[in-house]
Amino acid sequence: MSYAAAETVAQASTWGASSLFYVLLVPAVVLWYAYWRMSRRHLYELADKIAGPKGLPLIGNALEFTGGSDDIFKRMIKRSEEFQDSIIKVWIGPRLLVFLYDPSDVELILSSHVHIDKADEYKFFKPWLGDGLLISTGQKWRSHRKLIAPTFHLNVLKSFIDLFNANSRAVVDKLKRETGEFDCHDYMSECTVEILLETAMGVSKSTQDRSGFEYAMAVMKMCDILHLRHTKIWLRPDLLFNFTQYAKLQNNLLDIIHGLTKKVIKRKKEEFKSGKKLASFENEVAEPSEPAKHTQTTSVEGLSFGQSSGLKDDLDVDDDAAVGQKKRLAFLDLLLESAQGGVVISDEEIKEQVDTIMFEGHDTTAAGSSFFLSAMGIHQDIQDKVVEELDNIFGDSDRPATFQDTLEMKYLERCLMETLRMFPPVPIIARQLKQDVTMPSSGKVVPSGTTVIVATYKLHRRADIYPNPDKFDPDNFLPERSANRHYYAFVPFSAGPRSCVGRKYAMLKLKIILSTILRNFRVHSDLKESDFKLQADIILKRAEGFKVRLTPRKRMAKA
Ligand code: HEM
Repeated sequence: MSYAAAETVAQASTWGASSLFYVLLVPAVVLWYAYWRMSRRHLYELADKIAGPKGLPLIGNALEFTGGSDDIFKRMIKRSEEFQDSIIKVWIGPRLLVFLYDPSDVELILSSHVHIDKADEYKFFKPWLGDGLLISTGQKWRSHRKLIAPTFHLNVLKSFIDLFNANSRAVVDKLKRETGEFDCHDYMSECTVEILLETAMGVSKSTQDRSGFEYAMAVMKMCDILHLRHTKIWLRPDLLFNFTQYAKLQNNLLDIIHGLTKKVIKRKKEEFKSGKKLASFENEVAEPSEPAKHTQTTSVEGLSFGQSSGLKDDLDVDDDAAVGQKKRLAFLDLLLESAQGGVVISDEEIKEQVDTIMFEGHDTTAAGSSFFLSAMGIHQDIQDKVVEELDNIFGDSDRPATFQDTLEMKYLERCLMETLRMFPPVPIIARQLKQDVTMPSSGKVVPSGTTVIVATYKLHRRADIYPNPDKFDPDNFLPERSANRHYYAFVPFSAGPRSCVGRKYAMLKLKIILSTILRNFRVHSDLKESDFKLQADIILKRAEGFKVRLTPRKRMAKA
């Protein structure tokens, strides 16, 4: 046989083999797909009864999530308005997402001890937060939550007041540099990282460097990447993601983020080994002049530290006296002490929890305080009232705020609540259903395997609950207005067993930072809320930055 003929025979047999392969592959894929659809029949049947935008075969509604973060946010809100129901479905490829924004449905999910598993979408946090409190589940979550929640007990928090004041004054000093329009989020972000390092982590100011700022910026970029992975289906599988430029960027960012947490833990461990006293703050807790009745509630009647006072969680347990000194240790001190012997918590688990608290504790409060300042800048009449209240509390004095002062900041607190209503820093909370659940609002059944999403942003803007919901109105939180409201109609810190562990910490810290800023500056804004370009890169933000202007007030606090 000639060479050409031999080649032809070889080619023919290769073609033959490959066409046989395709002939077998096509029916195999069809069969597998038919089986897969059959095995999910129950899911499809129940999903069909839930309203939602029409999707395309295979990719579902994935194309709705194209474009920039602010475009996606705007589109999602607009699309949701096309439906009367307060339960809406969306398909991202094969994943069924169901959005809830009726308080009774939200209560069913958030108050449950069964539906506590975080949605699959949280897995993208893993390289960053490991199995920390935010994403862990089962026994691990339960035991770590029990360990960590008491470190945010009010008695521990009161001992942080001096540090909250010192850092608030430091940020006021830095803000004096700004003469024109600027983005206040950068300042709020750096300030909240530094406060966390000093309070929860016990790292003194003298040993801190610029790593706090670098850390804050790295967290912001990490959130961008996570958001991309949530919304772009092609970035979801690790196999594809690892080949993109984002994977490289993520590794660099994680080096910065983990670099700081490792440094913090190392330094604390050295102190711990050298026998340095743990930060129990035992004798600094009480303010002598403070009436005991104030220890459990804040000033806005019907609300307690950012949630309806009708709701109780493990942060409201007043068991301090019973458990003694151990429960009054600050966060990292308690973890290191518990790690002795390695039974309660391992070194790796400490790192995961430190990363979790550093993230959850800073970006949320930075966004909350930046939205608050933006709102003050827009509503000069409301700012007048806050300033009048502060002047009544502090008079001419530039003294630091006490815990008692924070209880008297009733109007400021109402403004803070209104900010968290209109701009909840965590705009959605997602859970994975492991069983079918009938929603009380409509009787519709959400199938097992669904990602249910509590759409806090939408819930907080329901016109039947908050008349004129797009108007910034602190009077929404007057006692007579909140008295008959559903407890789960306001959940900026989530609620129930997986509520935010830093709720009280955040409220106290925010009141001190924001009152200190407003005692020193008048805030101005050239934009209105309707001009905001909102984006939800995990945390709700303004895409254009939190642009404000400051002018000094006459009464200046001592730096
Ligand atoms: C305005 C400030 C804050 C807001 C609006 C906020 C909101 C939330 C929300 C909505 C959740 C539930 C998230 C989910 O289930 O996906 C949560 C969880 C959590 N937050 Fe916050 N948070 C704030 C501040 C803080 C602070 C200051 C800390 C710590 C110092 C903190 C630590 C945590 C932790 C550890 C969790 C997970 C709790 C668990 O699953 O058991 N947060 N937060």
